[in-house]
Amino acid sequence: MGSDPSSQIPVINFSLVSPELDRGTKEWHLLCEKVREACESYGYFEVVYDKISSVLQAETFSDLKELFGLPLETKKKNVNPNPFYAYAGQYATASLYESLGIEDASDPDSVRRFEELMWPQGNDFFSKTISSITQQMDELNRTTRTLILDAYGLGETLNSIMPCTTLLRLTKYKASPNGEYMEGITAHTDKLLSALLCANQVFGLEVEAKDGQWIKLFPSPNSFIYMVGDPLMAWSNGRMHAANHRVMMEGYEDRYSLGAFPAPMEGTTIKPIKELVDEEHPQILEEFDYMEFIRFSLSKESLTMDSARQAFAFPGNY
Ligand SMILES: O=C(O)CCC(=O)C(=O)O
Ligand SMILES: [Fe+2]
Repeated sequence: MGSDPSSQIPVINFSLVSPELDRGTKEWHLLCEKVREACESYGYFEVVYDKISSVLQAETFSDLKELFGLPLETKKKNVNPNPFYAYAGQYATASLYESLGIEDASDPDSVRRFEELMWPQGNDFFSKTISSITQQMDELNRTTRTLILDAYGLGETLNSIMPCTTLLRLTKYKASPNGEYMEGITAHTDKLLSALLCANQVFGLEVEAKDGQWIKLFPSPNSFIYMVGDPLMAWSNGRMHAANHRVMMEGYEDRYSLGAFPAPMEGTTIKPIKELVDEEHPQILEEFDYMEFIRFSLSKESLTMDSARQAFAFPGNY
């Protein structure tokens, strides 16, 4: 790895493989290795994936623009006992940031309910577009999960890392005043299993490399960013790295992003998988309850802590 920051972004092309047709081939194994190496050494990678059309992406971002243009009191109807799934915004410390969440977005009825909440008069186009892009991002998430399982030789016995539903998070970052370089979302690791992100072509996502350097990402229009979250890091017994990342805004254009996050189901216990614990790799974390960890990550104690340390500082893991 050179000192050129752009060389620190693994780019992996998924356009040419499908798990149904190619599992077991040499190309598939090569891809497994690339994904494993990226998740372990970096904690993120750019996925080139041309199966999600640019038209669908453009329609999605036009939906997002319309959504965030709704009155604040309407957007605030997006409530959920889990704060990660609800409307968030109007923060004094993150004045550019606003987001909404759709729980279990793989189910078209959930998207429909969200539509009815936001547009009581209806917005059929929104539900159709959002359901369609969610299904396609789900497929990409499933492919990545299969590659990860196969990379560790677990694909024969497991078809899931842990039970999850898809949280879709829709985010707007306002352009900063005078276009200055300004924080859109503070540095954090994701508390969901993993993240699959795409944005309109307004850049701003930065990742922290293991040497502490912040690297700006400039994904191509048919790329997505995959990030390892804390639960996946814990499941892999720390072999995979959950990287801190943030959004920094600069320039005069608003940024819209969409994230499909596999969210562990309530009641899930996060624990290292036994196949990845051995003499060379002793268990690094005790098992923990997912929802308790989420509550801990939002506590006063956690908020002053490096986000990547939270899983290690969680009671039972000192
Ligand atoms: O907007 C982005 O590109 C990143 C969003 C993010 O990191 C998050 O929602 O956890
Ligand atoms: Fe994130």
